[in-house]
Amino acid sequence: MTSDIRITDSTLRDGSHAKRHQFTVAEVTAVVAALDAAGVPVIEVTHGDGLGGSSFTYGVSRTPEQELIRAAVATASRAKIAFLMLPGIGLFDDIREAAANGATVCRIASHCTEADITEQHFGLARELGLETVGFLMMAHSQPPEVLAAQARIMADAGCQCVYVVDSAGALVLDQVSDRVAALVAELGDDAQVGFHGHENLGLGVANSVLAVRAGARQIDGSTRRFGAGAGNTPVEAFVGVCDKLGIRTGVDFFAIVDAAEDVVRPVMPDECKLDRLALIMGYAGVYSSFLTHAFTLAQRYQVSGAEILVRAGERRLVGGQEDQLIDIAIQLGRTGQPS
Ligand SMILES: C[C@H](O)CC(=O)C(=O)O
Ligand SMILES: [Mn+2]
Repeated sequence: MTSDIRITDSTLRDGSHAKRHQFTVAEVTAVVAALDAAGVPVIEVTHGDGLGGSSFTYGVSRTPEQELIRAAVATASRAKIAFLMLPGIGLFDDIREAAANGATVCRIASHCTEADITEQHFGLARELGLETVGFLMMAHSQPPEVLAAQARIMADAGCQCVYVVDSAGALVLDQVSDRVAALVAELGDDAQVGFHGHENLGLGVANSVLAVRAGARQIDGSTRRFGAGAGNTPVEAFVGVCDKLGIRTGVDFFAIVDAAEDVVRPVMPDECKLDRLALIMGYAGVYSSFLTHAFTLAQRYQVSGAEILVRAGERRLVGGQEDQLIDIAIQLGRTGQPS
């Protein structure tokens, strides 16, 4: 079936944050089999913070991610297997190993004003024959024209699709369209544009539809919303909405609904909830993967998780600054902030 857009399912990468990086080979195999059977064209598998993310700072993986990638590649009959990497966390050799293990889509992420740190990584990925995707993270924090200029840097380095990444789930409707449209205008035929949403203000599906209408050709989601914060755009709901709008995704609605309920939900420690902490993240523009860290630190230092996130928003922390959350929690503890 011809598709108008291509969906990438991030359950086994963004969901890794919500699972504190504890995926097993059996779980990855089951999820990949179900998503592949439903017609999901691309499935992302990596530690939540990308290749090399397994560490004290970001959370130690239960299973080496390259083993999970090998299991995913062995299981998928149609879907491409993608991986994420953040320069500074993963290494060039991690990309080479993922490619040798059969992954074919390389997604390189940077904070949305730092695209220049991705240039060599895109070069290597293209040399290895990988398809390339770029992530401009925390895209709510910059206006459309800044993002477009950063997208140009990625495209010139060999990136074939640049994503507007709403890491904080903070973008609201037209703010998505404006950003996507600016990238489409800048990149023309040089690269596609994608959108990666989070549900922290409950707008993942609506924002993704507006991204498509503004010209995005690749959309991320997670089945059962299994992702950081309140989770990602739920793939099953997005597919249903696309069916009704006449946007072809190539994914079977009933099969992905079954996969969400019967296969993905059982591997989730809990539903991804639109609760106080998640809403604060969307409202204050906080990186979604800080949620589990804030939760743990709130318990350890007997302070308010909500207050940690509000302070993180005030400090405009970006991915990679997880250690500053500890500093915030300690300071809140010293000033006697109630938990
Ligand atoms: C490393 C991050 O989790 C990437 C991502 O999914 C986002 O910024 O959102
Ligand atoms: Mn994400």
